[in-house]
Amino acid sequence: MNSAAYSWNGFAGRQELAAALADHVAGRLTKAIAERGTGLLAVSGGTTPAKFFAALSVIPIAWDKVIVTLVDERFVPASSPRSNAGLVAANLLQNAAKAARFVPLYHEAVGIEDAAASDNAALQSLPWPLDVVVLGMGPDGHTASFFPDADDLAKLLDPSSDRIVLPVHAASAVEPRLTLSLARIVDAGFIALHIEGEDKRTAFDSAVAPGPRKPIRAVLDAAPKPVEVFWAP
Ligand SMILES: O=C(O)[C@H](O)[C@@H](O)[C@H](O)[C@H](O)COP(=O)(O)O
Repeated sequence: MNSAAYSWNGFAGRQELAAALADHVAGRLTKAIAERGTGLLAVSGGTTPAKFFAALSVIPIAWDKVIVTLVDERFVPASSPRSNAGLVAANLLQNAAKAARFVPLYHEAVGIEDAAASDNAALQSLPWPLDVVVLGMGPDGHTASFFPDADDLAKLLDPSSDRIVLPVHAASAVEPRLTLSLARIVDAGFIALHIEGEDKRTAFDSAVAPGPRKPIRAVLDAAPKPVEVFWAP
């Protein structure tokens, strides 16, 4: 692993982490808006980010110049309790952040391959690279929808891929997924990994130790700058 792979930011509590991560992300978005007129943010779903989303949503930046999209999405409509778009709508796109433009990944399609192909075309017009990406991680070391048991995992993790969105089939993922490619994730100006709890700290420590390479390790290895890990017990 490259020596700059990650920087550890530990917090005593989850609310303190949420406030600190929100401040970092807001600052990066404000810098991006000043430099290029817009801020492009990709966030993850799951059960971890809600406090962070709530803390970020009230920070008064120029949200009308921010585009929010997803790191990954389950192949379900926004009305589903499994939807990351639904989670972001309910927790992040509220308060000041209501003014942001949201670009979802899920839409009606014959199948996940068709959805990924149309996403790939539609998202070309976004002002890449990402200014900020906030990743989560599962206890199995997956991040985004790079599940260890995913079909074609090497394709998902290809740092030279020209794809923006890829389809994912993985038995451990419950439903088919749509995910940003690793190439787009590691190209972000600021890469945060938001994990909470002892089990995830153990999983992270295991992923960075010598041994079989877990997907989160592929991100750390490919990132040209340190991934900022935000952790609380
Ligand atoms: O769609 C998702 O679930 C996420 O994008 C995924 O990568 C998530 O970050 C991890 O699975 C951690 O999920 P928890 O926060 O629920 O532990």
